[in-house]
Amino acid sequence: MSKSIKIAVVGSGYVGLVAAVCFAELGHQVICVDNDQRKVDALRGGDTLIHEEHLPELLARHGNKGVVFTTDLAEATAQAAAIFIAVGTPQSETGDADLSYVEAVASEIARHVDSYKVIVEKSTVPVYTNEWIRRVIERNGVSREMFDVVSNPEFLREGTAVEDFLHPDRIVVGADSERAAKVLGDIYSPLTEGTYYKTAEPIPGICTEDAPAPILFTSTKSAEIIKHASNAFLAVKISFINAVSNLCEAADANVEQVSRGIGLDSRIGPKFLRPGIGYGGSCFPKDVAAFRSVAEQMGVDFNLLTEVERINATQKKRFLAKVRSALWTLRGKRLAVLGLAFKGETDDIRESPAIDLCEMLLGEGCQLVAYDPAAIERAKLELPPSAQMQYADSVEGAAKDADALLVLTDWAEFKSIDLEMLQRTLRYPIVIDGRNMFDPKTMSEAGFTYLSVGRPVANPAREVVKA
Ligand SMILES: NC(=O)c1ccc[n+]([C@@H]2O[C@H](COP(=O)([O-])OP(=O)(O)OC[C@H]3O[C@@H](n4cnc5c(N)ncnc54)[C@H](O)[C@@H]3O)[C@@H](O)[C@H]2O)c1
Ligand SMILES: O=c1ccn([C@@H]2O[C@H](COP(=O)(O)OP(=O)(O)O[C@H]3O[C@H](CO)[C@@H](O)[C@H](O)[C@H]3O)[C@@H](O)[C@H]2O)c(=O)[nH]1
Repeated sequence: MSKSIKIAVVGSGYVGLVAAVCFAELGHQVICVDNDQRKVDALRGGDTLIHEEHLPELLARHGNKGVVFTTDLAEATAQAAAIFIAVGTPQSETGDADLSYVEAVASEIARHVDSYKVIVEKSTVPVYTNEWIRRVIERNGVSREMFDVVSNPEFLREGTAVEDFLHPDRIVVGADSERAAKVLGDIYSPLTEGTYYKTAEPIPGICTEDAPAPILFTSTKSAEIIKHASNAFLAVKISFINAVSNLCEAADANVEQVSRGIGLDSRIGPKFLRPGIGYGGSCFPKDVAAFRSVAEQMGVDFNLLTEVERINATQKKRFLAKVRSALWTLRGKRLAVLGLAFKGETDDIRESPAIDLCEMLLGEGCQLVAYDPAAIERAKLELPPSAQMQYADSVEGAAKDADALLVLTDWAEFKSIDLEMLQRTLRYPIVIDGRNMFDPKTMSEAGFTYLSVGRPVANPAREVVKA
């Protein structure tokens, strides 16, 4: 039987909220703290505020019971054995991570430490941050034996966050003290011993069968670097396949076949080899920049990351050029835009390449009518509705009388778009797909001029290897 531990989670954004309800799911008592009263009120009322699969069910299951929501960090600190910091670490103007939210939380925690606490840094932070948190807490008068600081980076993806948290590829705990490492080991023991998978009341749609999750204990500095290096490596993989897709376009080869062919090598693996319009989101762009900046500050040459960023920016420009090549001139063209979120199955538009492309197209004088299954309300804050920027509540509404249709986000539902409806609705049957959602042969047979990423326009894709 696993031990129930009192946990505070500071921050109720994507990571904080998912961690809070999942810790409750693992049997712990959780206090989730946010300094935004509006968020706390919404969460108490059962509103997750974000579009994330399984989160509403988990909030309904544990909200106001296993997880209580509050703005009172003092009380949460007093009650909890472990306090997880999960506030934002956005990119500053210089590319560094802005750690001011982390520092503010650490100082406030320090003012309320009255017994031994494990302070767990879950936000993504550069190496040495744990050491700074320790110093800040000591400077606020807390003696060294009253606390430990641990790094426990989070690897969940938006859209599959709950599943990722409960079925992690690995759990990383960077702890320089055995006492603190033991507390983290106990917190995650339902996953690392696999007891959760045997006893859980199933969440519909989430598997309850799994092997115990591996847990890796490291130094705090190694854990901090593991998080940045993981995201940077994935960004390298995406930029690599984007560069390869450009070569495929030049050589009239098919990047999907190439991707499959290289991904079957178990040393490379098939994931994160989908070309597109460049990576976005609240993590990769800022974490690659922060990692590059840390390396620079430490005098380490990591120009590879500068090149990754350059390729990523180029990928959007190449897509814009593709739109131009299909339409000749852009000014005055009415374009249907499918997808505004930075990827499918989320309403998050932070650093969304789709939003960047809309801005570029508006700058070229296009008129846009956009549809996204979940991100429209958020998008309206970035791209306010106007005569030039309109929003539709369906694919059909966006496509009506448009000169072409652009696919900018890989929402699964776009795969089953009714092509006959599109033919009837669009002014010209032109589809420019930044996410390779459709089969070029099917599109060509359905009478579309179809441009995608790294695949021949006319030649039907021939599978080299059958799955
Ligand atoms: N979003 C992801 O998928 C993801 C995945 C892994 C790691 N991360 C990392 O986790 C961290 C959090 O990311 P996020 O996307 O959840 O951020 P977010 O911006 O969605 O949420 C941060 C929350 O912290 C709250 N907050 C800020 N200052 C506070 C304070 N002083 N006291 C209490 N609450 C405070 C904010 O109100 C907000 O609700 C970042 O470092 C991010 O890089 C994010
Ligand atoms: O083959 C691929 C895979 C992804 N992407 C793009 O890459 C971006 C990031 O995608 P993804 O990694 O799925 O989303 P995030 O939710 O941002 O998750 C990443 O960032 C999180 C925050 O650090 C980490 O926890 C996760 O492990 C890491 O995958 C998106 O724009 C995707 O469209 C591609 O272009 N091609």
